[in-house]
Amino acid sequence: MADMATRTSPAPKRTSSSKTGAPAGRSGSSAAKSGRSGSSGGSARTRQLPAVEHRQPWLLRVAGGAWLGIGHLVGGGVRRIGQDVSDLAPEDRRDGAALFNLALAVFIATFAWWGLRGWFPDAVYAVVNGTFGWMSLVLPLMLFVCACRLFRQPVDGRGNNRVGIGFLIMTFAGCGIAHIVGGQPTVSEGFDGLRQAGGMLGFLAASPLAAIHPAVPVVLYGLLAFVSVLIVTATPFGAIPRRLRGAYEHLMGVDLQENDGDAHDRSYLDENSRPAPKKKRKRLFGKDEEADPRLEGYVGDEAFEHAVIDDDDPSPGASKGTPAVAPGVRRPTQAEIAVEKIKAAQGLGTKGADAENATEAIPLVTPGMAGAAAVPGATPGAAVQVPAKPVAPAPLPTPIPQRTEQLSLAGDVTYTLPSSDVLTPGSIPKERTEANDAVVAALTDTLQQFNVDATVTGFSRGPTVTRYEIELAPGTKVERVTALSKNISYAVASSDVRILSPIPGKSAIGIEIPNTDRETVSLGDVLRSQNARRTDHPMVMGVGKDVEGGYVVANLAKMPHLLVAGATGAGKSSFVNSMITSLLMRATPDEVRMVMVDPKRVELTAYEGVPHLITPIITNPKKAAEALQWVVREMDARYDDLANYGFKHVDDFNKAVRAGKVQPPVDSKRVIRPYPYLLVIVDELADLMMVAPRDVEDSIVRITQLARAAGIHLVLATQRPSVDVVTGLIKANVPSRMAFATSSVTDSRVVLDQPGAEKLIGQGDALFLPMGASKAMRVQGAWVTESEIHKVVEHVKGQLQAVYRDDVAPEAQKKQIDDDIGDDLEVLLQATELVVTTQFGSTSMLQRKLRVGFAKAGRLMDLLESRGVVGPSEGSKARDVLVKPDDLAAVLAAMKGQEAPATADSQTAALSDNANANIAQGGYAEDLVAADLDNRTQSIEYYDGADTAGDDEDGSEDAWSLTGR
Ligand SMILES: Nc1ncnc2c1ncn2[C@@H]1O[C@H](COP(=O)(O)OP(=O)(O)OP(=O)(O)O)[C@@H](O)[C@H]1O
Repeated sequence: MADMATRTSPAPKRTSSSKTGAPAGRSGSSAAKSGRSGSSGGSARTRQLPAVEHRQPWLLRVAGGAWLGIGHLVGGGVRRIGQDVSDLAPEDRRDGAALFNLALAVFIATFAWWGLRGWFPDAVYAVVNGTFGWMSLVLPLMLFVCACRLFRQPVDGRGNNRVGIGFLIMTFAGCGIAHIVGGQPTVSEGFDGLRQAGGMLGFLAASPLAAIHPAVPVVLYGLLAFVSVLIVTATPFGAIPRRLRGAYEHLMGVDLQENDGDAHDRSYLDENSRPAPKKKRKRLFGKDEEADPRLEGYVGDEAFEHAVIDDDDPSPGASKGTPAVAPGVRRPTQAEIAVEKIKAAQGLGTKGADAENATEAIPLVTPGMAGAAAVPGATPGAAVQVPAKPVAPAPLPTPIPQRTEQLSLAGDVTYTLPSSDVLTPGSIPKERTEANDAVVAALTDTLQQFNVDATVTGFSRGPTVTRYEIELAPGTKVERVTALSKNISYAVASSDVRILSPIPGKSAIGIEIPNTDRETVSLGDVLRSQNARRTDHPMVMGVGKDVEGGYVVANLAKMPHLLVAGATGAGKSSFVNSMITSLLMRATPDEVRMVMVDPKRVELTAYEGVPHLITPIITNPKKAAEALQWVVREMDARYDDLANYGFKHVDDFNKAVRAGKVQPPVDSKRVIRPYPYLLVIVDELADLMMVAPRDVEDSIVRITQLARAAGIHLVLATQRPSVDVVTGLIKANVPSRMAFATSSVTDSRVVLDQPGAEKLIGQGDALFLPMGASKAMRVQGAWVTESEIHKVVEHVKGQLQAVYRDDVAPEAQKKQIDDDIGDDLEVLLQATELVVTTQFGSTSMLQRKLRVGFAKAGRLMDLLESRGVVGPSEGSKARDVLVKPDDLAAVLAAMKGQEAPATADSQTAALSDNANANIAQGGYAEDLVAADLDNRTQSIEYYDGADTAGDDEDGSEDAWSLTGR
């Protein structure tokens, strides 16, 4: 157990400057000035470490080296067993201490277990046995466990301490019990007597209590021993049955849940009845309705409900916004800041595995620090030269608890959600690195240089950025700091500095500066966080991590529609992937169905065939527009049901259906089933808006205005957040926004109605503005790898086949040429072309240009009016032309009864289709595209000479960019 209960951070490292005695750099001046705190006697400069380090005798060094060498050898072997933790960074290893525990375990075992004799073993045995009595038999085991932990998880300081403390308590309690059971020997019986019971420790622990009654220590220490087992195994009291069950399953190799026939039925009843606060039940079915437990869960919309599921457990220290420095604690002097910085650099701390509640800003001075101003080598320059501490591998995560109910699907199918281990844990989040300390020094320097009376009081390190907190002295204006934004950027060598004034909920200015050592946020960790576990709502997704290091999860049903925007490469598709994977991890196809629109054709293909899809992934923008119209129809159908049966929300309806309270009309054969949530994901809205802007906008607006109650939710992603794509109407109806880095402040305003997104640093760095929030929250998006997605998709597809509806995006049917056109198609096409290109709807012009009689020209004009090309007759005036030259090709195709290849985009898509097919056949895609482009140019020339050049340019660009992707 040596070393287990005390150490939480790696051994202090010598800074490179301390070896060389390097002078303090730019920031060193602050430390030099800080000598004014002076209480510890002298400035930091005078206390620098001597340039020549003190060397130990060679024999000791050889012995130490040999010991460590053996430690690394054994440690390497131990780490290779079982899960792969062999990639520990050298400075994270604690093989020397681990080997010591192991050696001690073996040594004690040799005489306690195997009876080795000799003067030395006998002497040690007498001491160990005399101290711990019978517990000396268990000691080797405990030491062995400690050694293994230290070999395998040296960076899990918190876990190691827990195990160490647990074993200490266990030893103490065990000795106490052994003392009573062993007949309560007295000291007068000497060590020989004590050894036959609980040893000296047992005597000290139990004899005072035994004076009351011998049962007292037995009961008390029995309980303590039980508690120590819980501590060692990290088992919360409530989790004991689950742990026992898990252990049994593991040992016996069985799955109790599978064998539990009852669980199935029970779970079906329990479906959706999460423990909800008991509130007065809403009356759904009139006065004489019977209380139905399955209806208890629904409480309708809640006051102040919001999309983000956050930590509503106000446990001390767990809350966000805890002051960086406790009230009453004086603010640190510059010297103290420098000293703390050096200390941190010498022993960089990492968060333990359970970092999710550690959202406090790190105070830069603690009460105990006062007066500790001078530490050898205490120069900021020294601090920043310490080599970076590499990210340590995360300890194994606690699995996401499987939902307690078996998931029963319509048709009596049992569906198992993917297991949590398909999503791998991410790296252990760092709480503080030397990069942070260097920034603190730079900020402090900048404030001093400009004579601003303000102090950097702490910081919260997130995965992408760290928010440094600055407190102003009374009488100092906030503007004095905000005006320094450019100087701060210069000092920290980053153009992406964002100033928050104030930090919401705090009297402090926040300065967000990108970490030079960013950390990836794994989706698995987000979904395993307490926030995600708090609910099993199927629409909950892992969003990422905020600046304070807290996990952000959100309920898509509460958003209720989301706009995701950002420049190319900013992280939109990764976010969409995390969102879909979250849903696949947590929801059955009966709970959530999806429509995926992927005009880019590559982003969502991994999900093809998952049973949650209602239609194959739609890649053709025109079909996508049709699918949106289907969604509107579906929404209307749901609304009809809600209205007919008297419900306000589909959740109510579903609960009533499950309770058998909703019956179809007597003469109807309809089987009423609960409606799943329907999530419509559009990965590039711009492509849809190019094809049919009005139709798409109409559908989106209608869906977004009404669909919440119908359980239909939209996620619209775009890399072109311009006003012609994200129109005012769409924006007004999509209340939640996720803005990744945008290329301009204008784009940021389009997405968020405020600047900020242009300052983001890309690759998943985002501002999340859920519905109702006044300030955007900065998050680093969750990351899910392709192989994880693949595993999840494979699992899901293995559970159930996708059953597609064929009415969502129907195959285009060949239209017949309308009867009323008859044999006049050719001349009608010419007339259309003429009218549209000239934008002049005159019958006499048709007569002249087409050389037809008055009657025929009049008939042609009537046909044009019936097809919406021209407006109604206005006496002798020319008619209004309603079709723009751009849309001519589409109109002509429609008249010919063809699928309209009218717009540049749909032509491009077709080209890309051909190109892909050609690639598959080993042909030359680019030649084909070029050839097709030529054809297209000609055909456009044929229709509209004037506009050809412009159209061609656009079309060419799109075509090349599509095939280039
Ligand atoms: N949350 C994240 N964590 C880590 N890296 C990320 C994250 N999100 C994105 N990235 C990085 O950024 C790259 C681009 O991301 P992504 O493809 O999602 O961008 P995009 O906005 O969809 O771009 P485009 O619009 O061109 O498709 C990814 O390949 C990945 O390397």
